[in-house]
Amino acid sequence: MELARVIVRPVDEYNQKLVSHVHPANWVNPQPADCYDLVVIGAGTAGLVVAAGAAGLDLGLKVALIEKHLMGGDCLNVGCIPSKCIIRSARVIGEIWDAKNLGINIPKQQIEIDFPAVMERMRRVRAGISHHDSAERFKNIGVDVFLGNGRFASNNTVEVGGKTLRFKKAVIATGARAVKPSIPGIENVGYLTNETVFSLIQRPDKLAVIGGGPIGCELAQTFQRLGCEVTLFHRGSHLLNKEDADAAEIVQNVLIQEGIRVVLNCQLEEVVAVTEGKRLYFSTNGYRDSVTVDEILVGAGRAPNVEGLNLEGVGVEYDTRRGVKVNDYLQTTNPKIYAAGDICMDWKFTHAADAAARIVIKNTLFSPFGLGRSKLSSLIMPWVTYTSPEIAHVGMYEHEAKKQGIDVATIKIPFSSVDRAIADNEEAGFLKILHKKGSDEILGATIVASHAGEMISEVTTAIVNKIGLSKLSSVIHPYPTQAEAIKKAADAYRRTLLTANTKRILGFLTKLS
Ligand SMILES: Cc1cc2nc3c(=O)[nH]c(=O)nc-3n(C[C@H](O)[C@H](O)[C@H](O)COP(=O)(O)OP(=O)(O)OC[C@H]3O[C@@H](n4cnc5c(N)ncnc54)[C@H](O)[C@@H]3O)c2cc1C
Ligand SMILES: NC(=O)c1ccc[n+]([C@@H]2O[C@H](COP(=O)([O-])OP(=O)(O)OC[C@H]3O[C@@H](n4cnc5c(N)ncnc54)[C@H](O)[C@@H]3O)[C@@H](O)[C@H]2O)c1
Repeated sequence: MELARVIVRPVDEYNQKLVSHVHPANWVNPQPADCYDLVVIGAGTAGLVVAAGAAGLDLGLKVALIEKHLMGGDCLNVGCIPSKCIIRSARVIGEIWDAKNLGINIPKQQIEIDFPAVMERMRRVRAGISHHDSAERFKNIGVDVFLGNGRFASNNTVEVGGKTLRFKKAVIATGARAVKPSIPGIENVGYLTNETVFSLIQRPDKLAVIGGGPIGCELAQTFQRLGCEVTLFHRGSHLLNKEDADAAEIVQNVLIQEGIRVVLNCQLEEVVAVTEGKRLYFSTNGYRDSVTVDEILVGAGRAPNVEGLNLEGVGVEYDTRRGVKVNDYLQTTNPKIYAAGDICMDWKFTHAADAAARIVIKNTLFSPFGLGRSKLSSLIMPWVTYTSPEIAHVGMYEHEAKKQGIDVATIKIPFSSVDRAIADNEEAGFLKILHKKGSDEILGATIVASHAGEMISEVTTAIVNKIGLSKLSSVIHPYPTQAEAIKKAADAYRRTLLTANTKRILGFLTKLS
């Protein structure tokens, strides 16, 4: 059977290199083995990690990996990597805008933004790392790679490209896609999603972004900095409403200060084509208005790719909004079929898909009779929203701890009290650490800082290894660094231990010394 050709636009040398790695036009699907230990459907992060992890052990396991579009999935092709590349360029603009405060004056009109070059760099970087996820590399690891649409044919077989693969266990790792907005007229007028926005070669002068979650905020700020006039529409009363409210407020204020028109509590009523472009009619807080733009970018949540897999036929229960139903061991309602990544998890992150894939390897291959299985609920999950400043979070929020009946206390260190942040002119953020009341056990943390994502792993390591605030306060942090905020929080905890009694004892010791 002929392979469906995949084209990534623009068709330049970089995108051709990308496609030659992750969906090579001349790929010939192998002859299937008699029976696979694992058949994995979907070669995004979750599928790649399951397949490479199982085959790479060199135990002679037979593993098949099926991908219908681009290996590497969202992360490599239309998610983390392209977004972080253009965020890097946009950060430079943010720095230049801020330079006056540091004694360097570059007038805005003298900044020349070469949008096509920004996008070309992104395509070059993406193509440059795409060999990690290539069909050839996976074949060399010992994985049978099948390009084509995977579909369950029976309780122990999957069909792809006219071939039938028999399996002992199967893994659904088909990911998610952008939710289609139900706004009258928008389908006729057309819009961009994360699947198409990274193919732009010309900058839209005016851009509407729908959705104020991580995708909407990261990309609204990026495009505004790259010279677009951005209007950001959000249903909620503040942006990034899944994050700590104080953290989200800081980012929201920065976006507004940088010139983005943020429309909150909004209801988008209709989109129509006009000679000047695309007009969005909306209502917010009791009044109606409209905005005319060149392009619309939708980042309004994700829909799991559950369609066309014949899940009903193999007894795998799912929900079109939340995805495939799994238990804590990532097992679906068919005990031989597991799932990992965006298809079944609330944590829609690459590192979460990776961690889930490792659980699936353990539970499908190394837990005879269900012994020693790993649980999704045992993971401590950090995440980062890569706005400027970044918001990084790990563990519990206060409201979650309260819901579980845990008595908590919070220590907040503003970066205006951290010397390095002051020197860097980056005083706007904070570190919040949540710990058990009366104990130094850390339950969660939120950091708002320019490189919060680089800082959160220290707290994650502490939580995972049960290192309490007392021990953290004895860890020497180089001066001056922004990560000193963590030591300051630990020291602040230690000071709470100084009761009148301990002070009396300490005073007595000084007299004896
Ligand atoms: C714009 C954007 C930015 C992001 N930034 C970050 C970030 O900075 N950090 C972070 O951690 N996460 C980020 N994410 C989220 C991250 O990309 C996802 O969580 C991650 O890619 C999920 O991996 P996955 O393997 O579950 O799914 P996917 O990457 O979606 O892979 C699923 C694969 O399955 C294939 N497939 C589907 N159906 C079939 C079928 N029937 N047969 C064969 N193949 C099939 C698809 O083609 C796809 O390749 C971002 C996402 C977006 C959209
Ligand atoms: N840095 C990262 O790790 C990163 C970056 C981007 C995406 N992601 C992952 O991708 C997932 C999806 O991101 P997302 O931002 O699309 O989803 P999201 O669900 O987190 O946010 C979308 C927001 O859009 C709003 N919305 C929906 N429809 C709307 C409408 N018609 N008008 C106005 N507002 C509307 C919703 O209320 C919601 O708050 C995230 O949950 C995250 O896990 C991660």
